[in-house]
Amino acid sequence: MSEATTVAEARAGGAGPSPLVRLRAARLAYGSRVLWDGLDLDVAPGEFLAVLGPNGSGKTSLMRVLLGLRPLTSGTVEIGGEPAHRGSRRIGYVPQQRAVDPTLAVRGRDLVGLGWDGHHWGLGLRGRRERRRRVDAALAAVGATRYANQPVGLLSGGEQQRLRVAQALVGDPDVLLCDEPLLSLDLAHQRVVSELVARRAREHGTAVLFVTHEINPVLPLVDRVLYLVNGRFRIGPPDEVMTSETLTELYGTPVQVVRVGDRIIVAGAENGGGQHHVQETP
Ligand SMILES: Nc1ncnc2c1ncn2[C@@H]1O[C@H](COP(=O)(O)OP(=O)(O)OP(=O)(O)O)[C@@H](O)[C@H]1O
Repeated sequence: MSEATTVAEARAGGAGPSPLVRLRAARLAYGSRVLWDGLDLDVAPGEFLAVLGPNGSGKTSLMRVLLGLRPLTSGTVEIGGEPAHRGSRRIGYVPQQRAVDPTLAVRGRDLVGLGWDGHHWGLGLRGRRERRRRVDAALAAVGATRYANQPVGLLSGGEQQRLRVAQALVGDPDVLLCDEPLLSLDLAHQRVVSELVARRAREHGTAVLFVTHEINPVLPLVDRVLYLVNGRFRIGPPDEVMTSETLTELYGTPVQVVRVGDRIIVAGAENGGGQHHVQETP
């Protein structure tokens, strides 16, 4: 069975494989502020899900729930059939980008190695060999081998971002969570990073949840979109969710989705739910 079939079956609710991420009747509230409620979501092996929405809609909070760092207010969350918990080896995480100190002397390969060390202890000779093999494989997978021995602080934003993805992938996770991995990358690097994550999903059956404000680089690659706005949400294929009708309903204010060539522009969303989340054509 091909992975494409797997994702399609799972989406259709057919007899596909068990989902790697499962939320049921999930509610998250901070005091009286409800971020989302009644969220039912299955993410299948190999599926690429974009998580979209304006600032403050609860995208990072969703990542934290999946990482077991924040309990749901009610409902259930499972990763690979088990309740979400801290330190799960099944999850790789690319956190929201922090500026790297340009004087940081750590080499790229050491940064990636930290992703392995976080889950593995007792490095004997065999362990060290295995670590090196895994780090080399992760570096190669993101095309970062060439600059793996250079200090991270001297690398470009795009090169650093590839290393972050490699760090998340080095433990060969079943689920990859990426929080704004395209931040401050130029369009070409946004495409490169999006494509390498999509390839990972396709070739390794990794379930990907990808939070982004930059929707155009990922739209052709994603299977489904989870769009969060002010306590409401929609889940579906991009063609269903990214329409003027659906977003107007979600934002509760007129929103226009305009297609310009292979890009889409969302106009009007800033009035209804915080910052406009789609970059216009540069
Ligand atoms: N521990 C907390 N206690 C109270 N409120 C919180 C807490 N953590 C987050 N929030 C609030 O919940 C809302 C959602 O935050 P979150 O970071 O999940 O949004 P987001 O969609 O990722 O936003 P952005 O696009 O700006 O990164 C915000 O208004 C935030 O202030």
